[in-house]
Amino acid sequence: MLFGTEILTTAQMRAIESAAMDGGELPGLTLMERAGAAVAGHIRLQWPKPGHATILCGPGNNGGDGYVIARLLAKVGWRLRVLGLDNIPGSDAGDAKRRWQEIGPILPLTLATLRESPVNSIHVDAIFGTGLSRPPQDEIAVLLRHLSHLTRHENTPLVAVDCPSGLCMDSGRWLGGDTDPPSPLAATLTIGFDSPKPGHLLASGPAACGRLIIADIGLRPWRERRTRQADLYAIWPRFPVHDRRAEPIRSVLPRMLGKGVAAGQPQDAHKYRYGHALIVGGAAGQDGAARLAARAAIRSGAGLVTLGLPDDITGHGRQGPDALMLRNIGNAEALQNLLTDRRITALCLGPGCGLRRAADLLPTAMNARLPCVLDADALSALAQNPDWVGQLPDHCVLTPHEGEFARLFPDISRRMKKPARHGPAYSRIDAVREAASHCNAVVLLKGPDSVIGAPDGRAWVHSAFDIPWLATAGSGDVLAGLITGLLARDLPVLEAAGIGCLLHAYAARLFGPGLIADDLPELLPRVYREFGL
Ligand SMILES: NC(=O)C1=CN([C@@H]2O[C@H](COP(=O)(O)OP(=O)(O)OC[C@H]3O[C@@H](n4cnc5c(N)ncnc54)[C@H](O)[C@@H]3O)[C@@H](O)[C@H]2O)[C@@H](O)CC1
Ligand SMILES: [K+]
Repeated sequence: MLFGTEILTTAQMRAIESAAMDGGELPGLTLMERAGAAVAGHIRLQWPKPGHATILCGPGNNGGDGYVIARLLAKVGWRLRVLGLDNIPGSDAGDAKRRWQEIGPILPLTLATLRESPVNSIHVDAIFGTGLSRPPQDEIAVLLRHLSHLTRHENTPLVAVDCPSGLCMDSGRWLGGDTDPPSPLAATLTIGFDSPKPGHLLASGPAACGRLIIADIGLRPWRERRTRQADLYAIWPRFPVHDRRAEPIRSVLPRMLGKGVAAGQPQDAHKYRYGHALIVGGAAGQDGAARLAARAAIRSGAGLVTLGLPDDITGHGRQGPDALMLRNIGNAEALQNLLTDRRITALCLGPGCGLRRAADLLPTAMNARLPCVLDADALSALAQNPDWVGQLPDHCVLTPHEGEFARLFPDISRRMKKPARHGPAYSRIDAVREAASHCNAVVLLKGPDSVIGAPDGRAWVHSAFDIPWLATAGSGDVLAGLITGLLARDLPVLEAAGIGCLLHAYAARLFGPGLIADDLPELLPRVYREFGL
């Protein structure tokens, strides 16, 4: 099942470009003209009245795009200053440069010439794109620092061609940024080509790129001609780039979650048909997290949800919802007994459980070989018992935030935090794939750039930079419960984690600022309606 937009690494993008160019069907210069025309077109949409533009052109094809942009803007009345470097000889960029030189001059790409730009000029960054392999140095580093100052403190609009220069497009990290912090660029608008790259969506990428537009430059036939199955998708944001092989989420969700409404299926609404989720919570006073998870599980459409609590449950019934079943699970033996009920189809352990209780119950939960979500205290218990990591059941989802991930996978986390000195830098996608393969479970690394990876290498990215209010107490508990509900409903494990992440964030988008975690489960019916269920 595929949905979303394929994310291409820079190597994959180069391979697709080469395939198009090698056949002679799509010459490099034509691609460059299309890329430049896409950027010039979006500049004109954003600033319809011709003004002044300063175009900064680097040594490679990103710079080549810059010369095309200059020529096309000049044609429609823009006043331009073009700053450039010597080009890699024989490149398409050299041709694009010559065509610009028939119209106007090229000034040296230096801090001194940049400083002479008129104050009302928009700036176009065509210095480095996907070819960046090491940190910008010397004159260019100084110039980028000044450009950063202009964009951050003097409101100078900046349009980035493919990406802001200095950003590693495979990881979203600033090359060299960890040791010698650059003054990172903050573009107003970034126009990427054909497909989003990891760097557009991860780490510093979203803040650096500003508004991101992915322009079609006619490479789709070559993208779709590849025989290798794509394995990296953006499930949010949605880009208006179409991949015929990807089924839109609007048809995927009703098909996966529709309650017996498909043609010819009996309208059998027996509650066990939609699964039975067990959420194991902690002692009174700390049971709010498990309650949130249970609410989300029952709102996900699971037929039954049981909340298992350690102490006397008689008083708990008053806290609703009444649809929840309550059971006393005092210890591992009680959990074991409850799990003999074969109608239980998924399990969640961790939210509000308490570390000791989680460590006590975890082996029993793992032995049940049920689809399960391990979150919060269960992740801490797992981190304290690294031997257990290799014994996780199939169909297991771990939902760590950055700190929990570091405790669970210290070596991988260290690699992720190592300074990014050259491209492609180690990314959150690399880290999650490695972690998922190491523990043979789906790993959902939470953050504004959540990455969900399966042991077979498939990975999905969900970007939530637009909803900072989702980072609120209890939000992760709701996510864990929601995924458990979807697992109980028999969704495959990667899909349950990805769709859970998507629905959870969509609820936050619908609600807006002021959200508290309690609001999220209550919004799920509206989210389902929006997705056509
Ligand atoms: N290949 C094509 O035909 C197309 C490429 N396109 C553009 O081409 C870009 C990629 O072009 P290139 O591969 O030429 O690479 P770039 O233009 O991104 O970089 C230029 C060259 O700079 C060198 N370099 C890397 N890091 C450096 C550093 N820190 N300091 C100094 N030099 C450094 C590298 O040798 C690299 O090849 C894309 O981002 C996109 O803008 C578009 O025109 C679409 C078509
Ligand atoms: K650029």
